Amino acid sequence: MSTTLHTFENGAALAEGLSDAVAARLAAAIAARGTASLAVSGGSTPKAFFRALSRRPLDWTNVTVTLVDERFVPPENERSNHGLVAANLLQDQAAKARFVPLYHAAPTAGAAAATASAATAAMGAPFDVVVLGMGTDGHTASFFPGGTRLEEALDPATPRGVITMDAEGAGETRLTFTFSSLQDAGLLVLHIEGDGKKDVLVRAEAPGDELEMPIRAMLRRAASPLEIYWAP
Ligand SMILES: O=C1O[C@H](COP(=O)(O)O)[C@@H](O)[C@H](O)[C@H]1O
Repeated sequence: MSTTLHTFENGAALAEGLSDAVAARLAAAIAARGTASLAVSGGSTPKAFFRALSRRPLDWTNVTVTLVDERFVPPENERSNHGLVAANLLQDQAAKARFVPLYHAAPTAGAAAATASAATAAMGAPFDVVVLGMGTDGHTASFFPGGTRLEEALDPATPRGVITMDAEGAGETRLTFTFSSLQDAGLLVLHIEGDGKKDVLVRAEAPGDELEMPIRAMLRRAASPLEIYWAP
């Protein structure tokens, strides 16, 4: 497994550079197969990237967008990743893209995960583009240290699809794609910003338990090269 670090002068330059790479991969997929799939992260980091990508001229009608992970909350909730994507990515040119949510108004998170697995399976596999984030605790997607289903989520034998996750650091119950769903994307990106996140990355790259810093699973075992996009 290989990693490449792409360093930018600042967040604005990173947003543009990452948008160029993602748009190029989506365009190549559309040229080859007629459609393209994109799975993005939530959190505070991707807003500028989403806005830059939404302006890229692309055949967005043939792009399907989903989330790497989501909170078990409706899109109106201020902590919803769906809400973040709707407000910042599914705008401008990208307003024509199709969005497949992970949250569903089901009686339980487990039922929502099952519905999300079925709905996203129709997007095909592997994803053309996956953009991961990383928390300061070393989580990525909703692979949280101490998570109730962390070992299952990281097990390469766990099938593609969406499962639930509860963890102390997670707030709400989460819905997350499994490791096997994300690690073989045509373009696999880790998008991080700031010196604090760079320090976390350096710690994750050192020897240690994957369960303590789940981003290690991607750094060590992803089938696709991991392209790390960073700016101070
Ligand atoms: O909980 C989450 O956090 C991570 C990182 O978020 P950030 O605010 O530090 O950028 C994110 O990748 C994940 O999708 C989100 O659900």
